[in-house]
Amino acid sequence: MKFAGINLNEPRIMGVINVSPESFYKGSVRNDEEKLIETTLRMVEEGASFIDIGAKSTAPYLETQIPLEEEIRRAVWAVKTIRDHVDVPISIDTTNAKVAEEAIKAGADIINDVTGLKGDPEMPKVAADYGTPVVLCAHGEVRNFSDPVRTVMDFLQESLEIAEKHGIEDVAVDPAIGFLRPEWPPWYVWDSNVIANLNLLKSLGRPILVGVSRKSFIGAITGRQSPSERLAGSLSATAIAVLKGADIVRTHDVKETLDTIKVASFMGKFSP
Ligand SMILES: Nc1nc2c(c(=O)[nH]1)N=C(COP(=O)(O)OP(=O)(O)O)CN2
Ligand SMILES: Nc1ccc(C(=O)O)cc1
Repeated sequence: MKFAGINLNEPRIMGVINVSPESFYKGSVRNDEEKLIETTLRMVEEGASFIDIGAKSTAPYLETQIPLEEEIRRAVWAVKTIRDHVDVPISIDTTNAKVAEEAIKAGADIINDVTGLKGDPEMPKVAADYGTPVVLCAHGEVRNFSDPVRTVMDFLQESLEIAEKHGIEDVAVDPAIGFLRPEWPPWYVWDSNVIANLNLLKSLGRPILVGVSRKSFIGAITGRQSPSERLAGSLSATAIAVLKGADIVRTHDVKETLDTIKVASFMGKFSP
């Protein structure tokens, strides 16, 4: 299986860089040209197969509204700044079709849409027009007491149908860890349940991308208030996600995550 030209015969890493000061993990933010290039080069050297650029936080528990022009400015600046320094595919983490289009024109290769093509009605058209691969996150209205993995699969199936209708074939599916928050079960139970049953997503027949890095469910389980203290917990969740079939792991910590996925996938060969 491949995604955006990258062979997924072993689990791969997507390194995250945010050019959005409001992002939940301040250690992920770069807003100076030299540091942005340095971090990109380091992530690729450490083993990232993709670089994901975020120009606006999507954290559901933060105040993240910024003007569209500002998101476009940040996204275009970041993509242009790093494009000629690395060969790996660059994805743009946005829910807005205009941002996606401008980032693609600046050199981005993948649209990472946390609304799974359901947020901006123009997004499927942009992806189709430019022939851009898309990361589809599970997105929708979550009902209380619903089954986490079944709900994620239903949401993803809807996104796959939108993609198919528009002739978008190169897609990866993502269970949207941290985004789906019913009143019950609590989100950290939801997220843990989804990761523990990630293997069920295999039936969708698409590469599975997962982002657990330093997220609040790790904070809730470990009692680590600050995202800066959540690396060990994130690596533990990463190992389980890989054992359960994750093909791409989206992370702020490339080096540590690479060792984690190597060990988890090596051991996975010996279990049914
Ligand atoms: N496909 C995908 N995209 C994502 C995911 C994720 O799990 N999957 N998590 C995010 C949260 O991490 P980030 O560091 O970008 O946080 P921010 O939204 O506060 O910038 C943002 N984007
Ligand atoms: N964009 C997101 C950022 C952070 C989290 C989380 O901490 O759960 C979820 C989504």
